[in-house]
Amino acid sequence: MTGSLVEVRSVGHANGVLRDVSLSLPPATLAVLAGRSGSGKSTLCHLIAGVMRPSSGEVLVGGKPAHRAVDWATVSLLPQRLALEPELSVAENVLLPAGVRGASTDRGLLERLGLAGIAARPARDTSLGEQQRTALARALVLTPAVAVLDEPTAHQDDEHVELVLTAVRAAVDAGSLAVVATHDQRVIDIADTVVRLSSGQIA
Ligand SMILES: Nc1ncnc2c1ncn2[C@@H]1O[C@H](COP(=O)(O)OP(=O)(O)OP(=O)(O)O)[C@@H](O)[C@H]1O
Repeated sequence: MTGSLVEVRSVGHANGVLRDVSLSLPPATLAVLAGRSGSGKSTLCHLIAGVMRPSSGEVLVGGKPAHRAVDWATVSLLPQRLALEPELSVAENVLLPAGVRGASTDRGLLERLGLAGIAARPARDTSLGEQQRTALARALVLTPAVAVLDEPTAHQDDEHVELVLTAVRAAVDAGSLAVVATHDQRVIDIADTVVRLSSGQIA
């Protein structure tokens, strides 16, 4: 499809975890991957983020295989298990992708995600919700072409869900394609497009 940024073409994975999944997503879009637990959302996230390769079919980002897009300015990932560096501070974790690239960064992101007051604290000494917002800020800090966000509201209370949704919408307004796996209706309600997965297939 013309203008698409992410192309998933006839993808199958791990003996039926995903089966013949095809979709096409344009830039500057908030795309939700919805579906029950075990429907394949995280697996599809990992394939789009390029941390796994599909068993069959192909996943393209900007016309190139997703697993070749190693730069977090192209594709970033908020994994379900967060994968922070526990000894580094909140701010250092957020700035990791920027430090590697030497790019300019958006420090206001810490403020907007309610992390400014704990910016200097080691990530290991923060709450699970704070750690998740830290990993979200790390995924958004370079305003990537594609931000893959796996359950970004899973550990947030209502007030912090609002901060998360505002940050994701701001990234989309700045041009990012946000691919968000969730079963949180509050996220589904603000999506531009919703892809429903059921037993590894598009429903
Ligand atoms: N490599 C694998 N080999 C076999 N089965 C797998 C593999 N990876 C995941 N699965 C299974 O595939 C299904 C989909 O897993 P996935 O983590 O993608 O689901 P999900 O929709 O993200 O679920 P949740 O909402 O609980 O995170 C699950 O039943 C899981 O146990």
